Amino acid sequence: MNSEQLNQQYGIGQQVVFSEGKGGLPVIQVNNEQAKALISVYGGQVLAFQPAHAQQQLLFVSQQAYYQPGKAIKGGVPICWPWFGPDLEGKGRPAHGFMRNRMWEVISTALTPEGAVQIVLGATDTAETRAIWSRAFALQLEITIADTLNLELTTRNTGTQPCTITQAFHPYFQVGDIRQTSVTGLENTRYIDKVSDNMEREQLGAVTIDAEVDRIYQAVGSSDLVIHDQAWQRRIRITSKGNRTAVVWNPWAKRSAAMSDLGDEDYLRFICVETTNAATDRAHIPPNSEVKLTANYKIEQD
Ligand SMILES: O=P(O)(O)OC[C@H]1O[C@@H](O)[C@H](O)[C@@H](O)[C@@H]1O
Repeated sequence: MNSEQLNQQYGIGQQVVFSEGKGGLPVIQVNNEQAKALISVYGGQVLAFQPAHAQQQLLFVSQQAYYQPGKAIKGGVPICWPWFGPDLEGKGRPAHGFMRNRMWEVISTALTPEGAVQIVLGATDTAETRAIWSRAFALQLEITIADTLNLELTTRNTGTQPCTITQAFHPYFQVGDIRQTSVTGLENTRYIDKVSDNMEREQLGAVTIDAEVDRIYQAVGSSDLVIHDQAWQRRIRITSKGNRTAVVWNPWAKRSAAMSDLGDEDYLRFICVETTNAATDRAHIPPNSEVKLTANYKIEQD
């Protein structure tokens, strides 16, 4: 369906409008009293979210991002699925799975009685996906745009064999200055340090960033993770369900400069704090069963 047909079938007045975005890829613009958002149907990726009370956008998107079939859009909230990180089977498949690199289907759009906008995108296995990953699945992403941004990713195993996945919401949170940013809620948890040969370490105090950081925090408890963005005098509160791990990533200067879809100075302007099933935190799904991964993002202005 092109964006005009999508709009006819799923548009809701001025509040939910489908149009052609960059690279001709369909996007959904949400605009109501509670918030504004932009969602790419390609990748099932929220690209922008700003509640009415907030002075700044929640998410970072690179000016140099690709908007091309087969490539991931650098920024917003990419969906890593059905694996997180590199292809562990060494088959040359894309890092972070194949769902951030393809078109999703629009399943439904609705206004809730509380005035929120709810959009459901989905995907099922095809000959093309089975050539990459042999499993039968039905995937649904429910995006709720209100005063907060809520994401719920449901994976249903529609095959006859059990299957195992790793997955993530990989948000690029915009910050005023990474050098004045810290993350709390991970104190005293152990993490795999991907920039130090996967050594295991313990987090002492808040996470601060003054070099490349790439860590998988394990046995993450039920407490919220909070990004303290001092430069913009705000906090981003992350509440999640369905995960036992969380990833903190910032590429810092050298890696930022080496990435063709990221500006040299961009590492100063974002932090990824990811809700994950990563490393040994895997989701096992029996046939005809499902698992859910949920994250809620709230901006608290000082
Ligand atoms: O594929 P993207 O969006 O550039 O993100 C890459 C990064 O994603 C993070 O989730 C990983 O922990 C990093 O190891 C990786 O480098």
